[in-house]
Amino acid sequence: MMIDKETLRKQFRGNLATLSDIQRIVMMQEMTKLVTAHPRWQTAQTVAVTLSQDEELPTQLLIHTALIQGKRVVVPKVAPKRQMDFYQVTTSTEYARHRFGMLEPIDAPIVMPNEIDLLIVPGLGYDEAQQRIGFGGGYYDRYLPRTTGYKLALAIEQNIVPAGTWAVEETDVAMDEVIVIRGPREQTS
Ligand SMILES: Nc1nc2c(c(=O)[nH]1)N(C=O)[C@@H](CNc1ccc(C(=O)N[C@@H](CCC(=O)O)C(=O)O)cc1)CN2
Ligand SMILES: Nc1ncnc2c1ncn2[C@@H]1O[C@H](COP(=O)(O)OP(=O)(O)OP(=O)(O)O)[C@@H](O)[C@H]1O
Repeated sequence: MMIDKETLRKQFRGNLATLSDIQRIVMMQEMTKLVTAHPRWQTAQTVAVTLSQDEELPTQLLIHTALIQGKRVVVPKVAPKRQMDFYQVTTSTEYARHRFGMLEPIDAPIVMPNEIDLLIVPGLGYDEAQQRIGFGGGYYDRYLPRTTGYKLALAIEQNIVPAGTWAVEETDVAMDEVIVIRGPREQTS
């Protein structure tokens, strides 16, 4: 049965919102372990990562690890017409809060799409054909066709559904890979 994207978006957001602070910390470590062990990470010189907020899976440790490993880290900043660009950040970058709540670098060097080797693409949920549902701005759908970087996404188990659960649009871009992040095992008794 097909479910509309808006319904799934709410469901996926709800699943992410129920994670506890402890679960988030464990997942942040798990994400960092899996991503930094990935061959695409190991060979990447430039990695694109978002500055996570609210219910998103936390990216801080991944960014920190990338900087320590000497990689060039770039983060998105939205531009007019639902476009976005990526800017290089360092430990001394200053940020301002966009009106939708995301932190964005104020005065950082822009990096071109073809310079990005790996993108950790944010999203709420995915299907088993690596299709993605994001926050609904279409920003990544517009950006991804401009880069040849590897498109890697991270998801909790509950937010991966069978292919065909929703109607994929012509402009939707599939991920190259979706890594499942497990939370800490729940005590059952
Ligand atoms: N942490 C993080 N940063 C990110 C993203 C993300 O998913 N996570 N993005 C991933 O794409 C981009 C921003 N995506 C956005 C997606 C939706 C809306 C949004 O809700 N817009 C409202 C209002 C639109 C308007 O006034 O024009 C809306 O659509 O109703 C804003 C930004 C870039 N930065
Ligand atoms: N390349 C594009 N050109 C024109 N419109 C687009 C393009 N990509 C997406 N859109 C439109 O943008 C809107 C939001 O797209 P969608 O629901 O796929 O966003 P999303 O992938 O969840 O969000 P995001 O990429 O910001 O995380 C839709 O109306 C979609 O048709």
